[in-house]
Amino acid sequence: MSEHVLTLAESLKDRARDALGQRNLVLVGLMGAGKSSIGRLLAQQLGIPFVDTDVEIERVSRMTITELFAAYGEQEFRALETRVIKRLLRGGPRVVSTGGGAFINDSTRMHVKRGSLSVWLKADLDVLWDRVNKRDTRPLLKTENPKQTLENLMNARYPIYAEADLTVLSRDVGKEVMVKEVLAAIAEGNTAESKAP
Ligand SMILES: Nc1ncnc2c1ncn2[C@@H]1O[C@H](COP(=O)(O)OP(=O)(O)O)[C@@H](O)[C@H]1O
Ligand SMILES: O=C(O)C1=C[C@@H](OP(=O)(O)O)[C@@H](O)[C@H](O)C1
Ligand SMILES: [Mg+2]
Repeated sequence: MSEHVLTLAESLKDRARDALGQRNLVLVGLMGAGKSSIGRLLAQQLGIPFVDTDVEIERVSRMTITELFAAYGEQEFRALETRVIKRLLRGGPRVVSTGGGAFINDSTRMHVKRGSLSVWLKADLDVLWDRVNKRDTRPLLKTENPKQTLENLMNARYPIYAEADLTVLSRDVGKEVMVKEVLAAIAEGNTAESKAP
């Protein structure tokens, strides 16, 4: 039985690897969607390098995301984010987990659309809120009503995330299930959104 499951998983990985080819796999979506954690696991399964753009931005600037926003503001952060992502996309194939605002930036989105496969991890407000509300590392949510801010961001951004090549519904089903669904979406070349309950 377990041998059978492993064979299936291996063939899924092979099919996803074949479908991806030499392209980068770029995860987009709102804060809390699981881009950073699922991206790391996907890279392990695909056997290609992983990079989180926020981690890379923090490394090159030697500042945290919170410090960058406080010192230079969002506009400067976006400019740095675009430069970093543009560079990272050149060195693929990799799994690239972006920060939530990256794909919203016209210039960054244009770079992602050129030669990468983009996957939108889409989640509903309560799933996102349950996840982000446990940490205070996201400067955009330091508002009087952070859940409302998150909802406003959803309304503004979802039509743009929808431009991603594939959409997979992110929900609390365990990370390995999410990884499998993203690999299946890549392998099939279609959206796994219909798997939602
Ligand atoms: N499928 C999932 N089920 C449960 N928790 C998850 C899932 N995906 C992510 N998480 C948790 O949600 C939080 C936010 O995930 P993260 O990967 O940082 O999201 P993002 O990078 O999109 O903001 C983390 O604590 C992570 O462990
Ligand atoms: O949505 C956004 O604009 C942001 C999302 C964050 O990344 P995560 O989506 O990984 O939390 C981080 O880049 C920064 O706080 C801004
Ligand atoms: Mg992240």
